[in-house]
Amino acid sequence: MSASCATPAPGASLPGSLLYDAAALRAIEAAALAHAGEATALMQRAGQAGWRTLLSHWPQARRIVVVCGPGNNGGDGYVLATQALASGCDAVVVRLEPHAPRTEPSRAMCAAFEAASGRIEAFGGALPPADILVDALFGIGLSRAPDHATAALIDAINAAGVPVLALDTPSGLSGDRGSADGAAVRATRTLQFLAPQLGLQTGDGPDHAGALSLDVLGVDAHCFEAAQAQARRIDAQDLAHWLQPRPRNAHKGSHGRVLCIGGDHGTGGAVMLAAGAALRAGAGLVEVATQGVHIAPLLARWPEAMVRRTDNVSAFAGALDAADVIALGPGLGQGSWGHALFDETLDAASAADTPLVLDADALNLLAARPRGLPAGAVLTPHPGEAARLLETDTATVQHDRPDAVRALAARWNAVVVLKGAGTLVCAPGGLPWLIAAGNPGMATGGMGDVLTGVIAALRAQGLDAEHAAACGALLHAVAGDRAARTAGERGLLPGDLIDVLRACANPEPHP
Ligand SMILES: NC(=O)C1=CN([C@@H]2O[C@H](COP(=O)(O)OP(=O)(O)OC[C@H]3O[C@@H](n4cnc5c(N)ncnc54)[C@H](OP(=O)(O)O)[C@@H]3O)[C@@H](O)[C@H]2O)[C@@H](O)CC1
Ligand SMILES: Nc1ncnc2c1ncn2[C@@H]1O[C@H](COP(=O)(O)OP(=O)(O)O)[C@@H](O)[C@H]1O
Ligand SMILES: [K+]
Repeated sequence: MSASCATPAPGASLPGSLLYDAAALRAIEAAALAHAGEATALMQRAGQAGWRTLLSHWPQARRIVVVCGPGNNGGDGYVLATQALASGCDAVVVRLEPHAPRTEPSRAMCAAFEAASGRIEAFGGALPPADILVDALFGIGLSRAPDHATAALIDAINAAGVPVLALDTPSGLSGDRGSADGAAVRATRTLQFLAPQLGLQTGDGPDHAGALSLDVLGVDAHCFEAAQAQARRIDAQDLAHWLQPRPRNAHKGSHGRVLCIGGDHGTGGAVMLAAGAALRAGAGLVEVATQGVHIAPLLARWPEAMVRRTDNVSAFAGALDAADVIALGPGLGQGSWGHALFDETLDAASAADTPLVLDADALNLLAARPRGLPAGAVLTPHPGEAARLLETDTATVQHDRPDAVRALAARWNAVVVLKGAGTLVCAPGGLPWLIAAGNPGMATGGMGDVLTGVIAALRAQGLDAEHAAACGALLHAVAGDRAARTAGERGLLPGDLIDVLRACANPEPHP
């Protein structure tokens, strides 16, 4: 295997930007306060930033209802409401009886709002008429699931049928984990303060946060040094970091040989999709080991592939030896054929240290019969497969996706791609990558097989396991977005992704 994609040298600058959790935001806040004074000053800036965001996205709004909670998130809301009054808008604060301000700065901001003749209404089951709602109920201080009365208020916000601007966090959602333990606001837009939160971009986060804005509240850059990042976010712009133009004198041997293994009776399409994706993502040679019955249709679709029948496991030993990367799992099944291929392939890859990409039933077989993996293996579980690999249930995985991906990487000593909205990629002990691309049109059978082929192809082209997985998950998601742009998300097929992979795999180099 020789390099045709770029693995960054150790210490080289990485693409993307950092994402944080509540503890990190508290550390940034503490550094900012130590440096530049009062909590009320930051709160003023937060509320003013909220007002500017509201004006720039909803300039016609006149009736503004701000739902304030008991902490400093509520304080931001009082500042915004005061600004709205000063601009001649009709601004009302709504709150639950027990949610009178409890912190010093939020009490001060509430008093300023009342001094400006601001009106505060107790929530009695219905919200006043509004052009826009501002959610200033809870931010990073959310400490438990909302109780019955709070859930009724959140439900009223979600049912109002007007845009919702959330301040810092959509109330009820964990900005750390990307899940909610009970009722949670579904915002049209969320204005984050100081630094972006990981939980707004994975799992249930995007559905609750809506569009994202950020205001750093004028805090000095050095204050961010105190904060520990939770993930590195990459989007379509970052593909060029890895997918650089090929050397002019490249030859097919420069781009590696991928062996795709899978396709038991009834699931031959899966390995066909993986092979097609590997070809379109730039592998030099793609070989497929599958059931004999699938060979003719596979060659009709992909004459560029080399194909071996695997009715007899020893028949493909030569292909195992020749492969630079082995993708095992698409359509493999868990019958005797799949079992035999799984054992044979893992033995051969372990003996020769061949890079592996394991997906689908290869992951289920691994979970059922745990064994060590050769160094640099990549696992691509969806949340259900991830649950089996962690001996837990899918809800537990989705409750804390960042924790799950870190635990999987540590448990299997492998690079793990935890698929789904806000896909996370993590190497053992590493900082997870957050893939900021992809769409729900991709929730269609066979999409994961395409991802397997893409990652195997990038690995074959010289990226190390972590970077092949991160870049591969990004390329796959960007292709999903590009394919969805032509005719929408519903009805998107894995083949549509393969059709646009080439266009996405050759990004314009950064100037
Ligand atoms: N970081 C910064 O630099 C800046 C931060 N700023 C703002 O401050 C926000 C953080 O403020 P915060 O710490 O006061 O927490 P916040 O989110 O208002 O909630 C805590 C209150 O809610 C309560 N409570 C919690 N869960 C509850 C539940 N389920 N049901 C009912 N009650 C519940 C909790 O009660 P307790 O748990 O103590 O009983 C407590 O009273 C941050 O998100 C940002 O908007 C900006 O002003 C400036 C810059
Ligand atoms: N809501 C979503 N948003 C973004 N990407 C998604 C979403 N749903 C699914 N995907 C992506 O589509 C692919 C589905 O893979 P998988 O669940 O393994 O499907 P299959 O097993 O049917 O091939 C994954 O790459 C996943 O990240
Ligand atoms: K909020």
